[in-house]
Amino acid sequence: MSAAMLRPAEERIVHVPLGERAYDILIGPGLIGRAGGEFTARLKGRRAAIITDENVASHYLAPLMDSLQTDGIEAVSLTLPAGEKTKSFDNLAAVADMVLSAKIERNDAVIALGGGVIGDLAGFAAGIVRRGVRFVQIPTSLLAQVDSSVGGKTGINTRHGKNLLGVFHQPDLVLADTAVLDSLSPREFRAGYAEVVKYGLIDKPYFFHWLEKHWKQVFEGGPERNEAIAISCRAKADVVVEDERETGRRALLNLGHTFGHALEAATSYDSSRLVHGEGVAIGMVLAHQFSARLNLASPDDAQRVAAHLSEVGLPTRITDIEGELPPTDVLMDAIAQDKKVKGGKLTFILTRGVGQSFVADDVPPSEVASFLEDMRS
Ligand SMILES: O=C(O)C(=O)C[C@@H](O)[C@H](O)[C@H](O)COP(=O)(O)O
Repeated sequence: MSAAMLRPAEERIVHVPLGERAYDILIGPGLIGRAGGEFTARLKGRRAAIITDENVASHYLAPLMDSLQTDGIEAVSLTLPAGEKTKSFDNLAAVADMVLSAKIERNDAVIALGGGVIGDLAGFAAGIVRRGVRFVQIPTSLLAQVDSSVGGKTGINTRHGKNLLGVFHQPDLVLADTAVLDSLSPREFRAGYAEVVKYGLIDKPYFFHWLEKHWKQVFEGGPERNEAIAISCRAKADVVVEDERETGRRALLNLGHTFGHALEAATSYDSSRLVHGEGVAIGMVLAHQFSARLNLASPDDAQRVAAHLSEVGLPTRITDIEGELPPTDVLMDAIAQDKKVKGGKLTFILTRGVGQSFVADDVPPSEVASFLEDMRS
């Protein structure tokens, strides 16, 4: 019997039509236990190097290994510490070394079993080892399922900022096992939810409205959760297909990220103070407030966005971050390292209202600095 015939009714497939780099995102419960079947059905190689973290490994590494083994895939694994600090040069070297030691060939695969940190790091290694080996994403956080596992952005952080080294390397398959979401902490789930809200705020006002009404069911699980994940993956896939290498429209997916990344750098990637999704939540509110300050949007929209994010328990203000932050000029330095800077000019994702985001080139740094100064007092 084929893997497709064994699929549970609630499973969704989002296809990413990228020509010779096209792939499927499978969304549904139990996919880790069926990973071997999906792998053999879609990839030629019969060897895999699994990269994971300590938290995820204790729950899902053994079931994944079993499934691969049952389907005749020879797999080795490397378990790294959990957390944003794992996205480092040293760990990139460790992953590349392990993948080469395991003699992973171009048709074999690196498998990322974990959240965004593991996906970004393992994807970067997959993109550079032998100038590119196959890559399978098995995202285990909501954030990774709706965002980082899709679209091929990989990377590590440097002392200059977030994701400043990396390559575009599309996965060959994404297995989003929704059963694993039940074991996330409420904080981790909320952080991923910020990226779900982002798709509504970019260009889907009806989706934002739907989330305002149904967020409790999304948090509780059930059909609304799967629906929100599938809509998010579809939304991201559509943008990626239009602009795979972020020369234009893809920058919209960065809504909230310019401020968010600067805040993550300002808190030294200390997850006890701020995790990525929380930085994005604050960043999205700031983007709406900044747009209102520039008379591009109504302050009521910023208020509405802040009200929804805070209703689900996300931080919405810079002052919600615990502890001291560096001065505004240090935040501005981090913003100046943003990958969207062109000719030294800042590019921001601004908005004309809920679901009406746009890419704004040439935003005056002095306006941003004085806005940030006001927002932190
Ligand atoms: O895939 C994209 O494009 C995004 O911008 C999605 C973001 O949500 C994601 O966090 C991404 O990793 C940020 O990328 P960066 O280019 O700003 O480092």
